Amino acid sequence: MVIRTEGLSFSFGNQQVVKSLSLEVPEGSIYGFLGPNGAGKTTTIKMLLNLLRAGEGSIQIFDKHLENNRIDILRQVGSLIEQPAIYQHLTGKENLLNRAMLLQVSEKRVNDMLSLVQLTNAANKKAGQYSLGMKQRLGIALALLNDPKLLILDEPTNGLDPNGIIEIRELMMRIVKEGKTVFVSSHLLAEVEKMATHVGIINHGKMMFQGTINDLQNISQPQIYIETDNSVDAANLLKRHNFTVNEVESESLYVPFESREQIGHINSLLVQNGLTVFAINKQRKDLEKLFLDITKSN
Ligand SMILES: Nc1ncnc2c1ncn2[C@@H]1O[C@H](COP(=O)(O)OP(=O)(O)OP(=O)(O)O)[C@@H](O)[C@H]1O
Repeated sequence: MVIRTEGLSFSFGNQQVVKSLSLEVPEGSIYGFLGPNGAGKTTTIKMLLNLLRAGEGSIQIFDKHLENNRIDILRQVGSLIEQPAIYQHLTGKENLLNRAMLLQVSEKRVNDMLSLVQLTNAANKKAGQYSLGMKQRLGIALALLNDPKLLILDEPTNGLDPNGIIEIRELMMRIVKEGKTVFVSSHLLAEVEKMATHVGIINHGKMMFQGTINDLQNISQPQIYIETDNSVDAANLLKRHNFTVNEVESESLYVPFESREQIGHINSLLVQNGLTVFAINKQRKDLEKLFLDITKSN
């Protein structure tokens, strides 16, 4: 595991905002760290970067304890929290060259990073004139300069327009292809679903789900959505024929999906019994709904 925490907790005064968190971030993953505003994501990230000292529990990064190997570990971690530290009056490239000098990194690496974040054409433009998305990408380029094995990004798509979001998503995928691991926080489920390989969902500082993106989608069994002119009659009819009916609403009902044939069977059954079927189709709960379900149940 690139990151492993056990029993990680943190309190601001007497408000416990991170509660016994066990993170497991595999090498080469894009780990989406999801949770609503105030769930404790930034606090957790600050502990991972040693910007806040963990109240309780342990943090291992690259299989070493952070407490005893801070410098060694953090040298191999790039991060972007909140606003990137950019000099507005310098060009994008000058910002990178400045940092490169401090890190003793070559100009070639600066050019490579400009190309990776697709800022080569805007390299000589003042960073103050960059769009929000370009600034974020410059921030990511700065974080990648010293070739870290792990990149930690706190809500990098916050405030970006759809194009900016797509650019950041594609950038993360390119970064992972270079053999790095990306840990990225977000409150946008639909967004994380498109790029993450692994997901951890927290609410009120507690881990509610952790696994692969497929594990998460498998939790949500597909259902058959049925819209008829009388959902109560339809539900009763289906129950009499040994179907499980999950939810009955005024105009629709849901049955757990088993096969395509089952959809055909239900359709004929309803029609043969005088009901009008307006719609019948297989539906997978989207991540947004699933997330709400998990959040509500805890
Ligand atoms: N410096 C602080 N002092 C006191 N309470 C704080 C401080 N920073 C954060 N908190 C509280 O800790 C809780 C967790 O905040 P945190 O910023 O970690 O959440 P988050 O999941 O990152 O949310 P967001 O997406 O809004 O940034 C919140 O209730 C917040 O009000």
